[in-house]
Amino acid sequence: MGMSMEKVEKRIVEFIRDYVRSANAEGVVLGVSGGVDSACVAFLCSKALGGENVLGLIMPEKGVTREEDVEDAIEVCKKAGIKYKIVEISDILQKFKGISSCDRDIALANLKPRIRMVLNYYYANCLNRIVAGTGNKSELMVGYFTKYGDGGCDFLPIGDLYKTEVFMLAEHLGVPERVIKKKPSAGLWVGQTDEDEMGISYKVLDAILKRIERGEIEKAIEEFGKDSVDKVRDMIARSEHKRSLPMAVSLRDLLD
Ligand SMILES: Nc1ncnc2c1ncn2[C@@H]1O[C@H](COP(=O)(O)OP(=O)(O)OC[C@H]2O[C@@H]([n+]3cccc(C(=O)O)c3)[C@H](O)[C@@H]2O)[C@@H](O)[C@H]1O
Ligand SMILES: Nc1ncnc2c1ncn2[C@@H]1O[C@H](COP(=O)(O)OP(=O)(O)OP(=O)(O)O)[C@@H](O)[C@H]1O
Ligand SMILES: [Mg+2]
Repeated sequence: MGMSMEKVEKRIVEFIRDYVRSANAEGVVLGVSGGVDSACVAFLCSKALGGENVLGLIMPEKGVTREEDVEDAIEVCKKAGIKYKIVEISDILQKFKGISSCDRDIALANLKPRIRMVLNYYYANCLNRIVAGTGNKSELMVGYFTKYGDGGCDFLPIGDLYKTEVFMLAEHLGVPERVIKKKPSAGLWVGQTDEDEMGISYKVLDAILKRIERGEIEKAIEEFGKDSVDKVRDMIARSEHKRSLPMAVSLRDLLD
């Protein structure tokens, strides 16, 4: 596994370098949360572009983002050797809340990644840079991200790695142990964890997703049961709209 992570690192670093160059950009911007996904992307971008060309935005929310996560995010940026800025999002969030009341908690929760996305692009535009996404293959396949929130980015360095593989890469890259050890969380409300919200562990989710990707549905059902496999297939189907461009009705046959 050591050897394969070496190769994975090399492939991703080359991808980042080539992609940023082909975009005529002078570097990248990314949100750094203190979680393992953004830590890996920060380390990889730094290796590819040099730390001075990578800006990590640490965007905590008062009362929701844990102090420990902010400390970890700072440590990640320092260890990766990238520049960073801390931008509090609570005031911006308050402004939105003032516009209209909404009793659906998820609407307010999704505002947070969307505000972070706007800030990433503001800095990217200012600096002639592009936005590095931190989505992994597990999240992308089941749609566990906010559409045009953390889903809003220009390229996906770890988008072909399942979450369980992201952990292996993190070990290989030397991401701080505390970041690797903590439970994955979107951090949208106090106490949120990915596995509780999705109702499945990443270990099982990734094993099922790998079977589905290879078309081995029967094997997946044998190993994990029909209910779990149906649940995952349903998550994939229901989130198709997040992975494709907005659909337009075709009219060319009427007009050309
Ligand atoms: N069939 C369809 N065709 C086209 N568009 C469709 C659609 N169905 C819904 N939509 C649109 O999509 C919206 C729903 O999607 P969205 O707004 O994303 O909202 P939704 O998928 O309900 O929520 C986002 C989920 O991602 C999780 N998350 C968010 C951020 C970060 C992380 C993390 O792991 O760090 C996880 C979050 O905890 C929550 O479970 C609808 O309001 C509608 O606008
Ligand atoms: N407080 C924050 N400051 C800056 N960026 C954030 C913050 N919270 C979330 N983000 C951005 O949203 C992305 C999606 O969050 P997600 O939780 O999936 O990844 P992670 O926090 O890096 O890793 P983990 O899933 O292990 O928590 C993060 O990688 C980061 O880019
Ligand atoms: Mg997180």
